[in-house]
Amino acid sequence: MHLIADHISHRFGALEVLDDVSFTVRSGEVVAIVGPSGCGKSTLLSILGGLLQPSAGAAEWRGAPPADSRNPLTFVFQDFALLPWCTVEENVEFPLLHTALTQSDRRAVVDDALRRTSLSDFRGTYPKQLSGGMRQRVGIARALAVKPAILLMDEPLSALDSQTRELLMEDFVRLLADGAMGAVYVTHNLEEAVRIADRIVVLSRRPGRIREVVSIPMTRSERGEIHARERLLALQSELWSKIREQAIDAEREVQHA
Ligand SMILES: Nc1ncnc2c1ncn2[C@@H]1O[C@H](COP(=O)(O)OP(=O)(O)OP(=O)(O)O)[C@@H](O)[C@H]1O
Repeated sequence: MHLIADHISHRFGALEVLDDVSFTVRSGEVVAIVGPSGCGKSTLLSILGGLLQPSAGAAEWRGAPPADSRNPLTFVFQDFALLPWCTVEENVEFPLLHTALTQSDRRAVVDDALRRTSLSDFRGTYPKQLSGGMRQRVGIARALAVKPAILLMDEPLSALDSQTRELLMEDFVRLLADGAMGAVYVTHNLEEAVRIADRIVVLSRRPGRIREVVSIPMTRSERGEIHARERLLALQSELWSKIREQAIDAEREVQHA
């Protein structure tokens, strides 16, 4: 299943936020979206996920999602969006409650999602008893439970400390390794973008237009090796040079707002 941004423009009242954004996320592909603060990254993700109707253009998918997918486009949120009064297991089961699955089918799906996120031993725990990293694992397990074709992730690691971010990045790399699931990954963090994405869409400052689409010429598993670090840093600084001036302008604009 491909996800297509087809000439998307959006405005909130008089505020022009996105201007003619087009790109395709191919099956199993990970596309990062980077750009200065306020350039419309989260707005674009909401449009891609069908939460927001664009002022012009469209987000659409082509091709069939996997047969067992219960929600082809599934969000993973920065603030985890867990139900505090439910256990880990109940949070993961939540999106399955109104499906046709029997209780034992649901149990099997939840078991699988918990296993893939190393949460099997925490099924009876409540979110407040967990660290931030573990809470985000629950958010990821809940997303996996609906068998998405494409994960839509808005700064999924930004609330976490750097070591936890590194560990969860390893989890993402593992979960995405078989190519069964793709992702759109919105981030400010260029290190995350070069580590996880196959391609990086660089947006201009608001109204966000595509400045460039950068392909990362290494597999994700190659990028995890120690000797790849220098090359990744070079890619990161190349990206930074593309957005630096506009990031400074966007920052000044926020300060004067
Ligand atoms: N519902 C809304 N109504 C009005 N304006 C909005 C709404 N949502 C976002 N905006 C504005 O649209 C612009 C783009 O916001 P958006 O959150 O998409 O940008 P972003 O690139 O994700 O920002 P950041 O990098 O700071 O997270 C901002 O100026 C924001 O204030």
